[in-house]
Amino acid sequence: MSDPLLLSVRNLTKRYAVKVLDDVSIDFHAGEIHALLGANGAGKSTLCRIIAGLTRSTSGTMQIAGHAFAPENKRAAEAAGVQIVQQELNQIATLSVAENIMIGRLPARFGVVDRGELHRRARIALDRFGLQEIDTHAITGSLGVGRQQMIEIATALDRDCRVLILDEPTAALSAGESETLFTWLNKLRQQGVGIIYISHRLDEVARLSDRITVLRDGKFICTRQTADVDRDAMVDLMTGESTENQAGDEYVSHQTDRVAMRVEGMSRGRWVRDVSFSVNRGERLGIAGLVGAGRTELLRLIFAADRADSGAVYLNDESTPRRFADPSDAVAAGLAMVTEDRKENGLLLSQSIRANTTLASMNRLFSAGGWIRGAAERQMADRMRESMETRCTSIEQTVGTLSGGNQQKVAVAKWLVRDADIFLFDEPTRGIDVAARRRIYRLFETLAREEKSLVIVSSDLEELLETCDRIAVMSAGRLVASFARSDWSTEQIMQAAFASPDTVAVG
Ligand SMILES: Nc1ncnc2c1ncn2[C@@H]1O[C@H](COP(=O)(O)OP(=O)(O)OP(=O)(O)O)[C@@H](O)[C@H]1O
Repeated sequence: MSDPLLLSVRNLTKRYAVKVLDDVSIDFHAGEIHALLGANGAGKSTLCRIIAGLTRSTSGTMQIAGHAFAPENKRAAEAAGVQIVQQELNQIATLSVAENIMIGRLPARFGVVDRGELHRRARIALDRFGLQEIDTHAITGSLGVGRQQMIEIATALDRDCRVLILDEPTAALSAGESETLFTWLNKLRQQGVGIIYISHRLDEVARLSDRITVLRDGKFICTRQTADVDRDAMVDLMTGESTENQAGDEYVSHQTDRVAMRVEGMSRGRWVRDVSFSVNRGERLGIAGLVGAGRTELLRLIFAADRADSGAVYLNDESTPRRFADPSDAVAAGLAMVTEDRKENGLLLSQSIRANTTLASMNRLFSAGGWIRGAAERQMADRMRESMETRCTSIEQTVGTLSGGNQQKVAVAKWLVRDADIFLFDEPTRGIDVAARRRIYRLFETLAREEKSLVIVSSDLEELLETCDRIAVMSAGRLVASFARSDWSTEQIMQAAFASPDTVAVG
């Protein structure tokens, strides 16, 4: 590689209760996209947080362009040319889009913020990234997760940088948005920016990156040219095991002909428009579609997390619709929902894995006297930790200190331990590594075998094709097509997702 050395890290070690980075040394070059690979909890984010000045290493050194680099905080790292886009959204939900983009750089005239200039400059940052439709006056928190992520990336790209760190940037992006991002990354690479890229989507890594570095259990395993490593080899390096004996599980149907839930005429504004479908017992129903197609909103309406304009949910063969005033009614009726944004909706970050896992099942854990049955609670949490292989010191570890993927495992576990009949999953494996994903698919299968019904929203079409009995497609708020496993094809599903809802017949 002829590109000059840009950033070197030497013997970095980071210790919390245990060592989470252990003597790691890596060279990053200018003008390269360097992917960091590793299972959930391998230490990828921690390494990046040290480079970005968000945390300090316990020992070890770094250099940027030959100069010693030991940032005290994010501002110091930015001054040296390092920008980071983290896994979780870090914008201030109550501020406008323009304020978030320009935070720390607010243009002022005579000591007062120049609003016109603020919006003008934010507009340029968004337009540059193809985000013409986002209003700079909009309140950031009112936009979808995908949009917020795009704004965060646009903000980082708008600041001059030599090193750009992206921690799972595409997890919440649609295919189109991801393509825009890749175009930009290629441009930045040509301009000599060094890009550090974390993703669990190996096809993306293969396509985009020049080199990969693999971390396992906090240790450096190897750096390779991406072109020299195929997908299976990447997984082997990450897990330290051979994939040869880990072929995917055979698909088995557990679908019965008894209806578990019927949704009729569900509507809310322009987001969800007259959606009707049913799901049987033992069925795994996938919902495909582009980001913004209304899939998350549909689940939220069924779960009564938002109020529908019209529409009804019927359970089993009942002819009277259920009226859920809020999610607690839905839970009482046997529904469970795993939400997309674990930080906002799913987890209590300051509480332990144990408390979070059993949170939704508390009624089952109370003894006659009203005390929580501690032993049963611990047992339940321990069982889930084992089956999901959550990487932690113990079930008493605070969820906020787990790696992103491991937090997601707890969010999924919390609902899996509940004795629900109908599970609504919104992007259940977002940020989860390849091996853990397999285990979650197996848990889906177990649930279906127990005649539970699953509705799975996922942007990862491969995931739906692998796990589901049927795939319904949403586009612009409408349910536009539905395909049984026996007659689906990727092309048909993609076509339906991209088609205008008025031109496609429901299959
Ligand atoms: N503040 C903290 N206190 C204790 N442990 C922590 C803290 N922050 C991180 N860890 C631990 O460090 C380890 C590495 O976490 P890190 O977030 O770097 O993993 P990762 O490779 O980015 O994983 P993922 O793919 O899930 O994002 C994890 O086991 C995590 O629990």
